Amino acid sequence: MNVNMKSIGLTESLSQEAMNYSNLLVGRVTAQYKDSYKVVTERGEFIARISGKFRYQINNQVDYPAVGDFVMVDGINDVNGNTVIHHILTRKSIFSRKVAGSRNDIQVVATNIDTLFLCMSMNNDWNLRRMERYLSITWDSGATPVIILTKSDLCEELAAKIQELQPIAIGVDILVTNNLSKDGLQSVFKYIGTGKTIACIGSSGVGKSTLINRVLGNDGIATSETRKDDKGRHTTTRRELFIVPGGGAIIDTPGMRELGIVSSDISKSFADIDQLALQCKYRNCTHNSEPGCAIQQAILEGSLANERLHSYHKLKKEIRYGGLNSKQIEREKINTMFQGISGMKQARKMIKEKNKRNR
Ligand SMILES: Nc1nc2c(ncn2[C@@H]2O[C@H](COP(=O)(O)OP(=O)(O)OP(=O)(O)O)[C@@H](O)[C@H]2O)c(=O)[nH]1
Ligand SMILES: [Zn+2]
Repeated sequence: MNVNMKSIGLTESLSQEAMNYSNLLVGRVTAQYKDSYKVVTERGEFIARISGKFRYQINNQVDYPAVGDFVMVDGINDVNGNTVIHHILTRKSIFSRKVAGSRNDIQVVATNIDTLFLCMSMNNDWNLRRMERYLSITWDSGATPVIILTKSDLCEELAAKIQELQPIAIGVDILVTNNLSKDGLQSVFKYIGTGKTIACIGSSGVGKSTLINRVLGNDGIATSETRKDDKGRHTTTRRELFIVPGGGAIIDTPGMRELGIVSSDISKSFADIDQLALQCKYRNCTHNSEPGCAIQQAILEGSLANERLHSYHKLKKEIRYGGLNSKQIEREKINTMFQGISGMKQARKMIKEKNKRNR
């Protein structure tokens, strides 16, 4: 399978960065196994391992290649099939989570994503607090969130549900889909196309794999239906990037029962609360019981849900405890950004934006 790398997201600046390694070929990681990776290049698909030197330089989990990474490889003509990954090119977005059961281990779920489809089904998976988490993490990852409400055929109060969602999804597109009819899918195609990478996240069984199969026009991914084995839990056992026939790439992720937060951008996902807080009487108001608290006032008046304030507090606390992890990620972002001249520019831009945000 020969792949047009531009079509699956190789940008001008990545091509430039790749020129620093003139004897290597650029590829994209499409799947990850125990200690090898599937990589597509313009000359076909290969199973690759990382070089000894690369492994030696790795300090922590986030330094390893992940699905979605553009990497530099050689050895594709090796008769023994020893294709080797030597470098990861600058990541423009990193979507990561804390690994369940471990306090500090970060798992990079996928990288270089333009749009994250935050999937939630309109029947039994409905949970606004979870969506708030997804949104915070997405804003921080560098990708743009789009909310995909699935299984609309199983929901009778569509308008009411969307109304419920709107206050927590300011500025975010909300699409209503239904995998059983073609009409319900038209809206998602707007985000898919040449050069673009989508990743789908959401609880197990909401229909991510079914949606991707529809987009790809085949039944390539086993859904819980086609596998006929259980209740729809953990059907997708690994992350995988698929090439969309008309251009672009789409990444399936396993249903995550809990999305441990590594870092998240609360200032964006809870902009309404930050805005209100400016009107609190005391600058260091904790919004619990202080007099003149604009947030408590908004709750009294019914313009802000108490539960939303609760998740705001909860997320803030989690991030504080996970501070070390966000620093690790931050360091990773800066390291990779300083590779190559175009990387310098990006790093400068990022630091500027960061300062703006912290002001
Ligand atoms: N009624 C209805 N059922 C759907 C829809 N989309 C998917 N399903 C069914 O929901 C079940 C789960 O779908 P999957 O696509 O495997 O869900 P998933 O989100 O990929 O699940 P994991 O792989 O476990 O993360 C399957 O039986 C699908 O046929 C829909 O729009 N409406
Ligand atoms: Zn207050």
